[in-house]
Amino acid sequence: MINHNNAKINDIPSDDLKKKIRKKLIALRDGMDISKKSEKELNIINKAENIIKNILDKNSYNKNIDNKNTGNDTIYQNNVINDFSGKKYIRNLYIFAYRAKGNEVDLIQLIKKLWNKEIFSESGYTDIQLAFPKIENKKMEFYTAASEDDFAPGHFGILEPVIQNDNVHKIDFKALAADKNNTVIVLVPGVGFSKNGHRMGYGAGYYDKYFEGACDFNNVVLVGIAFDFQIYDIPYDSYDIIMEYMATNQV
Ligand SMILES: Nc1nc2c(c(=O)[nH]1)N(C=O)[C@@H](CNc1ccc(C(=O)N[C@@H](CCC(=O)O)C(=O)O)cc1)CN2
Ligand SMILES: Nc1ncnc2c1ncn2[C@@H]1O[C@H](COP(=O)(O)OP(=O)(O)OP(=O)(O)O)[C@@H](O)[C@H]1O
Repeated sequence: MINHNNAKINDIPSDDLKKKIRKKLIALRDGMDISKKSEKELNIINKAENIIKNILDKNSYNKNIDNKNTGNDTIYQNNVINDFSGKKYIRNLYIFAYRAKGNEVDLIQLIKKLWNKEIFSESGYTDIQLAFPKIENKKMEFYTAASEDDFAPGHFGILEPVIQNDNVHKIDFKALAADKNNTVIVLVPGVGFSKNGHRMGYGAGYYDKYFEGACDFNNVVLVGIAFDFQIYDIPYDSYDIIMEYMATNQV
């Protein structure tokens, strides 16, 4: 006989469980010790720089698709799961970043270094563009931005590129990714990540929708950005995007 009561207890819909965990993780983030925040961020930025270097050095744009993270490997402990191979024929590097909301990991020190061309200029890339999310008609788009002057507060109080500015151009992601001359490294914010690289956001599905199918592109690499306490046993759905790398302050 089927025990319906038991089935109910054991079969919490993933949506409800996700909501519960999302709330818990946002509370953890809001309650973090602010005096330690910038030190942790420096640590995470160092990790992110090393991951980007690793991607560039190992020419990930030509990597074998079999090496993509399928969501079954533990990636946050050592940051690197893939071995890359291939020959160098890269031209343009696009880094998709984000402007921090609330107590998210703030990447501004890394963003400034990239704008000032203080890093990766020797890597053989002729151009490095930074792009940032902007919510338009309930959809997320990415726009280039070249300095702090290119931003104004937008949806949810997050700084967004100002469309009228000369350096601000809308990204055609599918076209960008389809051109093998481009490498796209996406620094992905999150409320939480599983130890296998699954992402939980604010629940609107913006990143899932924008980067749906991105894993089919060899030259697009998703890098999750998180404080160590945001690595958590979260339930995930088939449409949740999977990170290939995680930059956390975990040693
Ligand atoms: N820094 C950053 N920028 C980003 C994202 C992100 O996660 N982080 N996004 C990723 O998708 C998009 C914005 N997505 C969002 C989706 C929903 C809510 C939202 O519902 N906010 C509520 C309550 C959130 C809370 O409890 O803190 C609010 O602001 O009132 C915010 C942002 C694009 N830009
Ligand atoms: N690729 C997709 N196409 C259509 N709908 C999707 C897609 N991915 C997610 N969704 C829908 O978006 C909703 C929110 O998904 P989820 O809870 O995973 O968001 P999230 O990743 O936490 O949010 P965000 O990306 O905005 O930070 C779900 O109800 C889901 O059905």
